[in-house]
Amino acid sequence: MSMIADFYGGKSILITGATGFLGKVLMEKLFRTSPDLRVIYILVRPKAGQTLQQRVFQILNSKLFEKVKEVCPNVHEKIRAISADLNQNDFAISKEDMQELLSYTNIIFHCAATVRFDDHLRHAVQLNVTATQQLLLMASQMPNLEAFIHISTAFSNCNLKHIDEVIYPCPVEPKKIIDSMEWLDDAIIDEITPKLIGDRPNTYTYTKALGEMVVQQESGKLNIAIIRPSIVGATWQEPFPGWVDNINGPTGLIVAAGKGFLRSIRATPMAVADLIPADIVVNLTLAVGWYTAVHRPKSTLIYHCTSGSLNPCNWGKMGIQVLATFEKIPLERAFRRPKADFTTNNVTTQYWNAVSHRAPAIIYDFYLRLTGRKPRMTKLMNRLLRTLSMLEYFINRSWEWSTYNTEMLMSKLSPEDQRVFNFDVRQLNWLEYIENYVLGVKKYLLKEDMAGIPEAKQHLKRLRNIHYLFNTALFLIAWRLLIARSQVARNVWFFIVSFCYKFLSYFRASSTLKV
Ligand SMILES: CCCCCCCCCCCCCCCCCCCCCCCC(=O)SCCNC(=O)CCNC(=O)[C@H](O)C(C)(C)COP(=O)(O)OP(=O)(O)OC[C@H]1O[C@@H](n2cnc3c(N)ncnc32)[C@H](O)[C@@H]1OP(=O)(O)O
Ligand SMILES: NC(=O)C1=CN([C@@H]2O[C@H](COP(=O)(O)OP(=O)(O)OC[C@H]3O[C@@H](n4cnc5c(N)ncnc54)[C@H](OP(=O)(O)O)[C@@H]3O)[C@@H](O)[C@H]2O)C=CC1
Repeated sequence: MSMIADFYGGKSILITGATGFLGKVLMEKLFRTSPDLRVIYILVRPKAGQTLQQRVFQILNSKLFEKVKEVCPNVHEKIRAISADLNQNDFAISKEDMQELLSYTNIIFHCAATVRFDDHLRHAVQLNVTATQQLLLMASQMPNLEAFIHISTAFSNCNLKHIDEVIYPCPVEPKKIIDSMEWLDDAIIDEITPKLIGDRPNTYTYTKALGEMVVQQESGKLNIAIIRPSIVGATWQEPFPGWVDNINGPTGLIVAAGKGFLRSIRATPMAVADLIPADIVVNLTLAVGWYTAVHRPKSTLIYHCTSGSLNPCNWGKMGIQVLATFEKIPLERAFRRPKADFTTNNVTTQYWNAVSHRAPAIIYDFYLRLTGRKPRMTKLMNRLLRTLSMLEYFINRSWEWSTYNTEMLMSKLSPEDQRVFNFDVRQLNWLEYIENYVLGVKKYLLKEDMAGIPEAKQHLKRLRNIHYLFNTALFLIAWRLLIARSQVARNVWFFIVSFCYKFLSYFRASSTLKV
């Protein structure tokens, strides 16, 4: 019997960010392993013209929840969507809903965040810092609360090279930042943002660090733990391999490489690719929830959920395996053949951006205009280049995260819990994982049918022929222009032609003699 699964039985659990990538995997696992839990409250906002109910319905009817429906047929009754916007005061939760949450909640998993790297500081502070503070305030009024689990990121201290499982202070107190966001106007915030974030690359990592400080400062008598995952990728094993449904992190670049948009990337092949599968993060999160509630550690423990120190993979190995998988299982309707390379300095990056990214986009848009269609490739390419520039920081450096608490927790688990809530990244085979990741991108994110693979391969052959034809034409045009303008080129051309003529004559003469 799993002690962790047993622990969540009969519990009322509050999840923020349950409609996000990690939140969905967390909910799925909870329902599947503890179908007798009392209720999962999720704070949801209406979005993209969908009501709360429609959003929940869509999640529960997705492929991810297929197994849940077998073990927990009444899952619809056990999920309670509460209308909430974390950007609003008291999260804009109704009085009745708030009363219910305060009275019944036993465990909180706080996953909601803005994960955009380029978010305006005011918005990032509101969601990643102020909302965390408000949630802690709510938590302190919950008489039955047993644990509060805060999801942070391993990159909240990415300005350091070696990161321990401790909270590092930021130069300016979170409270001062929160206050100043209330009265400073956008222009001034824009001006001071670089100074505030200092040697961090973006507002995301900075506000996640502030969020951790808030958790530490406002923890009061609460049982709190912080989990710091590195780069969360598709699922490894559960509920099935390769599940992913958004384009954050490496996923967007995998799509871009498979569709042939991404041809070169400024990355350090030997730098550690600290990816961590979503199901490992979720298993650790549930184990931490159990441990924090049952064992009540004296201080707030921080758990690093990273792979680099236990089972390292690097970007070079990952890139090669991504491309190898696309050879076997290509994506449909690719723009160009999947063929990408790493660049290591600014000059080569600029060169390949011009030649392999911008030029083909301009040519294709020209073709679209000629055929009476709306050009779109240049815009798409600019977006890709912007994304690349934002991710570059993370693919050209390596970090060391200590994993003392995570390993300690693993040793406290029974063999059954180590199996059911496996977060031992040492067992992961990277090549197999990356292949399943790419396959998952094709199936679950892009919703492409596997039956379309032969046609996708045919399409790539056509693209190869167009490529050869284009290069030959380009060469001939360039050569023709050169001959017209340069005496040296004409002499070289004359020399090559006469050499070929002599060689052919000699070959013909010698074969005539033999006869
Ligand atoms: C030798 C061989 C070499 C071969 C190499 C080639 C192989 C290639 C594979 C290798 C992969 C290497 C990958 C490295 C990746 C490293 C990632 C490192 C990340 C470290 C993260 C730290 C961990 C965290 O804690 S954060 C969580 C991760 N967060 C993110 O990833 C957010 C990043 N994104 C952003 O900040 C923004 O989206 C941005 C700035 C990149 C782009 O903003 P922009 O305004 O330009 O676009 P958007 O408006 O945001 O969106 C455009 C478009 O896309 C839709 N969309 C956006 N997000 C999603 C989503 N999550 N899911 C689905 N769709 C999304 C959006 O709706 C827009 O669509 P429209 O139709 O245009 O409206
Ligand atoms: N993905 C990754 O690589 C990593 C993620 N993390 C952390 O994990 C957590 C989850 O990330 P992930 O699932 O990837 O992120 P997603 O962007 O997929 O999900 C974010 C969630 O937050 C919710 N949210 C955002 N704004 C609001 C709001 N104003 N009111 C209510 N809900 C809101 C979103 O709701 P909605 O659907 O309505 O937008 C969504 O459910 C975050 O704390 C992140 O920092 C840490 C390391 C790496």
